[in-house]
Amino acid sequence: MRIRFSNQKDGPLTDTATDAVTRAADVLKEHRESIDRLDAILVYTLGERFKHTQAVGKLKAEHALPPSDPAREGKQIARLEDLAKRADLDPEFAKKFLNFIIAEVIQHHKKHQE
Ligand SMILES: C=C(O[C@@H]1C=C(C(=O)O)C=C[C@H]1O)C(=O)O
Repeated sequence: MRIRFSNQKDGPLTDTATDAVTRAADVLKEHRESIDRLDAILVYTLGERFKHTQAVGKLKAEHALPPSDPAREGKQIARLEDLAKRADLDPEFAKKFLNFIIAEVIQHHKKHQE
């Protein structure tokens, strides 16, 4: 199916311009389909990760272990930065992203200990 850009005004476009716009709209649609698939993978992957971290939180609460483990986090950050470089992802972004997730996990672990 062919779509037009929503901000594309109807006007006296030449056939060539119309073809280019149609092709661009097709490419945009394909990219967005890929983005939607990858977003679903991210969400399911995060869901799985949180299942494991919740289990770790329970274990830590049962054995009176501290919610956070900075040594483990340091190793994960280093590993993720390396993976990010290989995956053509900004390592600083990867680091911020992992820190954001870990902060949420630690909050969950603190709740387990209340
Ligand atoms: C999950 C853990 O607890 C915390 C959360 C971590 C994470 O989300 O990866 C890593 C280290 C800990 O600060 C753990 O100790 O393994």
